[in-house]
Order: sequence, then C-alpha cells, then structure tokens
Amino acid sequence: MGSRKAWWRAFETRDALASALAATVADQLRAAIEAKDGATLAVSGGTTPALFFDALSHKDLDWTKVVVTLVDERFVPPASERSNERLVREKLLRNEARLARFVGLYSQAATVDAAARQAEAGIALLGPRLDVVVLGMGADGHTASFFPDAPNLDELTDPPQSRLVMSVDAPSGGEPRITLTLPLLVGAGLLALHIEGEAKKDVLERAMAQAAPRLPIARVFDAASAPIDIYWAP
Ligand SMILES: O=C1O[C@H](COP(=O)(O)O)[C@@H](O)[C@H](O)[C@H]1O
Repeated sequence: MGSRKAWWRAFETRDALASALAATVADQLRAAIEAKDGATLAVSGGTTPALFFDALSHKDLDWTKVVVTLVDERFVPPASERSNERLVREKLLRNEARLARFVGLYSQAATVDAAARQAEAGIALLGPRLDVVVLGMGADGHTASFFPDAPNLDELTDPPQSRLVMSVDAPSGGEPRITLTLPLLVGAGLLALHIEGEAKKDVLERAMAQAAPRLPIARVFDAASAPIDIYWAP
C-alpha cells in the first residue's frame, strides 16, 4: 500500500486473525489495567467482528475493570437485528468478558442528535483517551459511521468544539447513526483496523492511493500519529 502509517498483518484464515487480534487486544487491556487500574475498549459493529468477539470473550483478564463501548451505533433499539449493541452483548459480553461494563451509544431520545449528546456525556466520563479501538470498514470505504456521502463528514473527522460523539444521517448508512469522532478514535493507545476479503483489501489499497477525494478510511490513516495495524484475512 505504500503508506508508512500502516502495518499489514495478514493471516491465512479468519480464525487465525481472530485469535491473534484477541491476543493483542487482551494484552493491551491488561497493560492498561496494570498501569491505571482500568481499561477502555471501543469496538465496531457490522458482520466482521463476530469471530474476534468470541475469541476475546474467553481471554483471562480482570474484566471487572474494563469498559466496553462502540465506535458507532445505528439509531435503533438494542432489540433490533441492526443494533451494534446487540452484537456486542451477544458475542463479546459473555464467557470471561461477561464481567465487563458496557457503555452504549443508543438511547431512546427524541432525535438522533439528542441521543448523540447523551452518548457523549457517557463517553466523556471514560477519560481523554481510549486504550483500544478496533475499527472495521465497509466496502464503500466507510469506517465507524463516517460514510462517504455523509453531509457532515468534514465535521465528523474535524469536529467543532472538540465533540467526541456526533450524529450522522447519510443516505447510504440506512438509518441515522451515532458515531465517535475521528480525533477520539485516532488518539487510542492501540488502533487496529479489522477487514476481511479481497474486495475490502482492494478498496483499502485504492483509498490509500487516491489523492482526492479522501475516502473516510483514508482520513483515519491521515490523522493517525502512529502506524495502524491492519488485520486482514481472505
Ligand atoms: O455499518 C457498519 O459497518 C462497518 C462495516 O461492517 P461490516 O459488516 O462490513 O463488517 C462497521 O465497521 C461499523 O461499525 C458498522 O456500524
């Protein structure tokens, strides 16, 4: 890909990827607990993370000191099949990880913007820096809920008043969404990108090579101060 801000970690199988990513994330959570008696982890939703969540849920660490949150959420209640919170509760917050505390982004507010403001109050309490962020990426180059056609994409990636959480209503995003903003994501102690399949690899490589317009995923690499680990399997 030619970017000095990326480390490719390619695996032969998705199981091997899930196992390696879970080991790395667990190590980082343990280190944070050791250093400051608590750790924060922000994960993605969608279809890709299920195997990784399962592997991580078995890791032996003091989960009572871990707060799990989401990098983004659809403005749908947790009972919905589309809810990222539902995925995390079903696939990650079980086994050893059942003891973690979950801070979600969804609330039953009147508008998605009001829900984002409410979520921001909860996220602000987690401290200035997240210990671990694991991003995913859609086939259109979106990551978190930074969609290429989001009317407020520039604000999400360069937020006014240092906003930590904002609402998004992008035509391609389906329902309105709530997302952590770019500075909070790239400021994480460990930032990993988890993608699978040749198609997404191609999208990522093309996004990184394209000078303009910068797709959302490329903006993450532009803003990151440290190399991002890309976990990929066919
Ligand atoms: O809508 C979303 O999509 C992306 C990618 O999802 P995937 O199904 O292609 O793995 C995901 O990272 C994001 O959290 C989610 O809200």
